[in-house]
Amino acid sequence: MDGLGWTLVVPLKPLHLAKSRLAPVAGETLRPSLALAFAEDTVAAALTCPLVRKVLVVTDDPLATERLAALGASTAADLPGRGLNAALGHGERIARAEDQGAAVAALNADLPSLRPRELARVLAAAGRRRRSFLADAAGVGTTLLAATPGMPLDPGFGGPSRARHSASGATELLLAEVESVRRDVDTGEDLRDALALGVGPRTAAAVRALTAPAGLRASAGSGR
Ligand SMILES: Nc1nc2c(ncn2[C@@H]2O[C@H](COP(=O)(O)OP(=O)(O)OP(=O)(O)O)[C@@H](O)[C@H]2O)c(=O)[nH]1
Ligand SMILES: C=C(OP(=O)(O)O)C(=O)O
Repeated sequence: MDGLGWTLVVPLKPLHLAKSRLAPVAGETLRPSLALAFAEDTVAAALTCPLVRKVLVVTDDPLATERLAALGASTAADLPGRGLNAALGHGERIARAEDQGAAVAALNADLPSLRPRELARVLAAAGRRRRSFLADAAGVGTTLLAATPGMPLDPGFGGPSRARHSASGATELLLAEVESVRRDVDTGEDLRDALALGVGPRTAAAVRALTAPAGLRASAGSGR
């Protein structure tokens, strides 16, 4: 099933609420722009992956909707107050209403280091399983959950979702050289790790605008 064209469902909280754990690094003013930059770099990289047919962002944020649509993503309004897994289920239903045979994967919006070639490696492996997932860099959560045509996504994101997805019968994808797909950014330490890996241009610019830790600014050159 290497030839599958995937629809990626990318969930994104309203920016004023997103990435709350980055408040100590970014402050309340710059945190929303950092969250938007992560989402833009994630979506831009995903859209250039040859195995991706479509990126559908589920969000209620007007600025993110405008900016991500301008990059070439499709967008859908969230189900307000229902949370992350409901948003993913909503995106999955939209994708499959448009194309019953769609292969659908949920991808977090906080992967500023994402490299299209590494995403292609993950999606190619996911195409050989019915339902599968990739653990995050910490080995606790999940950055990507994939379901081939006819398989329900059945998302169980949030906190220790690696164990939850495994218990639900999804196959864990154990792959080398896919660090950029696993490198989600929740904390200042995660951001340092992402910068060391290389981030997309919007995240690099947003980090340079931070007035806080000089160590972060110094390593915020773009380049993945
Ligand atoms: N559409 C939508 N996306 C969500 C929702 N909750 C979380 N997300 C997104 O799901 C992904 C993982 O979410 P988290 O890391 O838990 O949340 P976050 O806002 O990124 O970070 P924290 O505020 O620090 O928890 C991110 O892309 C979020 O924007 C929701 O209720 N609706
Ligand atoms: C929602 C998740 O991510 P985070 O670690 O960003 O909360 C998850 O891994 O299931």
